[in-house]
Amino acid sequence: MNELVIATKNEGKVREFREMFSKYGIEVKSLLEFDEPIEDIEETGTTFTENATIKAEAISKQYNIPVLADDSGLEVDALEGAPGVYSARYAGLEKNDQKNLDKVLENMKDVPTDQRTARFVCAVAVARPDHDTFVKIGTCEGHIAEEPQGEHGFGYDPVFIPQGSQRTLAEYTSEEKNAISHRHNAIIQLEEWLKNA
Ligand SMILES: O=P(O)(O)OP(=O)(O)OP(=O)(O)OC[C@H]1O[C@@H](n2cnc3c(O)ncnc32)[C@H](O)[C@@H]1O
Ligand SMILES: [Mg+2]
Repeated sequence: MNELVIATKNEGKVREFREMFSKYGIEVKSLLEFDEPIEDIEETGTTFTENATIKAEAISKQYNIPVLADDSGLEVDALEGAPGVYSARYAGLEKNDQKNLDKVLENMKDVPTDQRTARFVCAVAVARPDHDTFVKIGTCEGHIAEEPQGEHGFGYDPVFIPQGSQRTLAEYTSEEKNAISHRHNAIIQLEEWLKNA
C-alpha cells in the first residue's frame, strides 16, 4: 500500500498522520484533497469507536477503497469525562478550538491541581470493501493546565500537560508529540496490518 485515505477534514490530524505514516512509506490523502467536495459525515455515535467506524465505513463504501478514520477527544475526570465524544462541538457546532479550550478552563477554574487529571483518547477505524471493520484505541494520560501555553499542535493541546511533563502538548515539537500521543498509541497497534497491507 502506498496511499491511504483518511476520512477526516481536520488539518491537525492530517499533518500528524502524514508524519507518522511516512516511516511506513505510506502517503496520506484526506477528505480535503478529494477533487469533489465531500459532505460532512454526521457523528451520531455515543463512543469514539462508533464514530470512527461511521466515518471510515461511509467513505470506504462510497469509493470502494480501504479507509482509515480517527475519532478522538479529551476526557476530563473532574468534568465526568466531558467533553469526550463531544470534544469538537463542546462550545458550539461551529468547531472553534479556542472557544472549546476556553470552556474547559472556565469549567475547571475551581478545580485544584491534583484533581485536574485528564486523557486524550483516539479511536482509529479501518474499513475495507469485503472485510469487517476493526478499531484500535490509544490514550495519552495527563492533566489540564491552569492556562493555555504553546503554539504547536491543534485543538486542546495548549491546555494538556502529559503525565510526567511540565509542558503542554502545544509546547512539544511534532516529533515529541507523535512519540507519545493517543494517536501514536492507536497507530502502533496497526503495524501488523500496515506491514501486510
Ligand atoms: O471528524 P474529523 O473530520 O476527523 O475532524 P474533527 O476535528 O471533527 O475530529 P473529531 O470529531 O474526532 O473531534 C476531535 C476533537 O478532539 C480534539 N482533539 C483530537 N485530537 C487532538 C489532539 O491530538 N490534540 C488536541 N486536540 C485534539 C479536536 O480538536 C476536536 O475538537
Ligand atoms: Mg468530527
